[in-house]
Amino acid sequence: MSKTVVLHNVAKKYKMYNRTSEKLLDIFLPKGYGEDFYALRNITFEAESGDVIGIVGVNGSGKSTLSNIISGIIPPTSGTIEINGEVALIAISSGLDNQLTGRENIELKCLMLGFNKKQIKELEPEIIEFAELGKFIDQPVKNYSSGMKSRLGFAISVNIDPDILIIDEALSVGDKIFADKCEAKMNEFKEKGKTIFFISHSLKQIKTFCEKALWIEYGEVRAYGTIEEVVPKYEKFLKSFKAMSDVERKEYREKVMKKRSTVFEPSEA
Ligand SMILES: Nc1ncnc2c1ncn2[C@@H]1O[C@H](COP(=O)(O)OP(=O)(O)OP(=O)(O)O)[C@@H](O)[C@H]1O
Repeated sequence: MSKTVVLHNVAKKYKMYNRTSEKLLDIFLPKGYGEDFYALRNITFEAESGDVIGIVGVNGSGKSTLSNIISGIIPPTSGTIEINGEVALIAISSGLDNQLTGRENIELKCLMLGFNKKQIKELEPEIIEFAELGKFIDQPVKNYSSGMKSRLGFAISVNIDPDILIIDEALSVGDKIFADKCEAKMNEFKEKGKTIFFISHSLKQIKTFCEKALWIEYGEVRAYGTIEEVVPKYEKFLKSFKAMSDVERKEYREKVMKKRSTVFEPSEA
């Protein structure tokens, strides 16, 4: 087994502004302006080839930020990232140009990845067949439903054969038939020794597809291990979170918000 993704003390910091004018102050004042907010901090973990890792965590915990950092879409503020292989991200909201047709999107994505025209012509029918969009393949993507967009994104990403595949909520909008087909494709990937990250709010899907789980809790790794180790702990947390009164939940959120806004020194973990 070889390491495909290695993150060490990764943090992503954003500035929070109350008004647009504060953004200008941040640019012009020597010490900057605005409150710091850590979307992620102290993220340290490793993934190997053949790993299928479910990323879990409540809304706003940092799952999408992490998938964007692993895909290279956004840079981290600090920390180190080692990626060994080609990464493909499948997310509902990213990667497709709404003005172009499905077929044009396939061609554009392949061109951006360095495929030549001949290779694209060979790949195109496979992608179109997997996406099952029928005549819609020549319609602009803006006319697609969210499930259709997800199918196209999935079809392109799996057929270009990446080494590391990140699926961010993309299956949540698909139907059962497509989810089954994606599961088969993911198993094929797993057998080929690729690494898959799977983000979903459905613990049922996480348990079906994944062998490992990474629990991100308000920007930090709360647990990383096998599904059997991590998911019961996360379920227990969800239960206690749901059982909180409105006041308790507000206090909890404020405590977390304060923690995520404080200046932070990465641990030497
Ligand atoms: N560009 C940005 N500027 C400021 N804050 C941001 C930015 N992007 C994300 N955040 C904040 O970072 C935190 C993590 O967001 P992220 O989208 O990664 O969470 P998530 O776990 O994917 O949430 P969900 O389950 O709701 O999709 C959130 O509090 C979000 O508001």
